[in-house]
Amino acid sequence: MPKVLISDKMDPKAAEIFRANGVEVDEKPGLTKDELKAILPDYDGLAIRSATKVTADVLAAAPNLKVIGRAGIGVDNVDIPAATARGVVVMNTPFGNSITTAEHAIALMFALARELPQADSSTQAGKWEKNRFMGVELTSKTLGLIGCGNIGSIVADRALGLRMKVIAYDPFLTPERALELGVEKVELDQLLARADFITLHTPLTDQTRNILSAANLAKTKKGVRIINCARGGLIDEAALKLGLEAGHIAGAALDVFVEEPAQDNPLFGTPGLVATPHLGASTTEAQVNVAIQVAEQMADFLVRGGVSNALNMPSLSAEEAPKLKPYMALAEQLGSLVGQLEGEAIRSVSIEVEGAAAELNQKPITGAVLAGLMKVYSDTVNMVNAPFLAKERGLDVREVRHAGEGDYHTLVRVTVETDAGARSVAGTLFGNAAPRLVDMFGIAIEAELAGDMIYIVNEDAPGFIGRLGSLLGEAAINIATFHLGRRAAGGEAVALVSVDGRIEPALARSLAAIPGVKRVTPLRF
Ligand SMILES: NC(=O)C1=CN([C@@H]2O[C@H](COP(=O)(O)OP(=O)(O)OC[C@H]3O[C@@H](n4cnc5c(N)ncnc54)[C@H](O)[C@@H]3O)[C@@H](O)[C@H]2O)C=CC1
Ligand SMILES: O=C(O)C(=O)COP(=O)(O)O
Repeated sequence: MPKVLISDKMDPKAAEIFRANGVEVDEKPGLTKDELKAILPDYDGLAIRSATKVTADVLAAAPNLKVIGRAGIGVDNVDIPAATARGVVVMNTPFGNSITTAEHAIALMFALARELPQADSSTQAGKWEKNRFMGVELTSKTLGLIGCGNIGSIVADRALGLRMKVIAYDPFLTPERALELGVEKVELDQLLARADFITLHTPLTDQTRNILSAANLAKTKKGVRIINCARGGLIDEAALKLGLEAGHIAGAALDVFVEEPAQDNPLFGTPGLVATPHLGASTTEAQVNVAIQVAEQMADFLVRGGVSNALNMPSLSAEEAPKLKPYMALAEQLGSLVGQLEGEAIRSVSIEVEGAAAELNQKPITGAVLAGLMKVYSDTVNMVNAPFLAKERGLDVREVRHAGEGDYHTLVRVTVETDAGARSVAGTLFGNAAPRLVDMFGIAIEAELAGDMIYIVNEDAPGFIGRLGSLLGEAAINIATFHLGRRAAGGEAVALVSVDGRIEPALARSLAAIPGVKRVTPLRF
């Protein structure tokens, strides 16, 4: 039974869903990094929010981990390249908390406009400072969105409802989408110069880090108010403090900080600052949404092989997964066969699907071929990291789809190119379920690729099988099945022999010494 650790505070619905899907689950929020590393080897899945930092060393301590599920949107607390290299799928829930977070941005905009938190503390302290708090109206003010994706668009919609003018800087926002949203697409400098309020809604990446740098803050309009419900790190905190102190920036409302939990942030106490402890996603509705979604997605993956909202792997629906399962086994076997036979020499690989296979999602088939093929170089390769490892090795990967049926109702063909030329193997599914090799380097053969096998190329001449049988017999190795194929009588023949035992190098050398034998390669599936 797969086992999942929930390492951040999550709605109880998540654990309920895991259990209902036959997944064992432990809930241990608030572990230190060392405590987390100590228990991670027991788990197949890790469900997190933003508090757990899944760094490369945490991943190194999790040899059985297959999936990380983020109950929320931002995944900057996960080292995705390290997860990918270890073959761990990383998924998030891209929409579950977006309305809630947009509402928090709007709430913070009001808080800044009317100094609500300051007025509240003053009033409850018995000061009744009616003349101290003079706010600004939102109507007709310009709101500048940095990032206009899911959350930014919802903020835009709400702000338009408040009769604000909305401008957006987002290099990936199309003019059509801007028109549809009713926002004006602008460059960053224009936004900085024109906005009365600026709100940030981008992920934290190398491109967005410090997007509100000291230099960019200096380009803002005097009296600007800034809201950040996206990520600490998007604003230079020291420069923001100086801007607030100098009175150039009238207010800043931050839900997120460079370092979290933020307990002694230098910004605290600065005039005009409003702070919340990363509450953007903290509503009952959003937490139920993301808990349900993350648990469903992770259980789908661990139990049925479905992949949704993964950041390092193509999607695979739970309906597709069972149909693709036998194809993935076939694809991995074909990849493994060519990998074991051609290994390091492979420069490019082409994966063709034909007949029924051509109607399926080809990406997982390709991933499985590559995973099988690269098992010779890496013990940890799987469908998740195989495409990345292939890229790293400079392997040229092509996918071809043939709509019609050939000799088989369904076929997967893998062709590899080496300096010696192109070589191709192909397989089908018997009864839509059982993988069978049907073509090996142009020779028709019918074999199940399983367990220990020997690949032999020899001159098709009488006496070979007898000698082979006696050598294996002397080594106490039983022949389970024997598959033969040949180009023409008396020409080159190939044999794939399934044996009940490992072929040691000395035995492989004796087999290679049989007259007429050109090649002997022990294989393992
Ligand atoms: N405070 C909180 O509790 C929460 C914070 N968040 C944060 O909000 C962020 C945004 O979430 P969504 O809108 O759902 O993501 P999204 O992916 O839908 O939108 C992000 C937008 O940023 C844009 N973008 C990317 N690079 C940019 C750049 N260099 N300059 C300007 N725009 C750029 C993208 O084109 C995209 O449109 C998340 O990445 C997460 O970090 C999300 C949920 C809750
Ligand atoms: O979804 C996101 O990106 C968030 O920042 C929400 O964070 P949280 O799950 O509340 O720790």
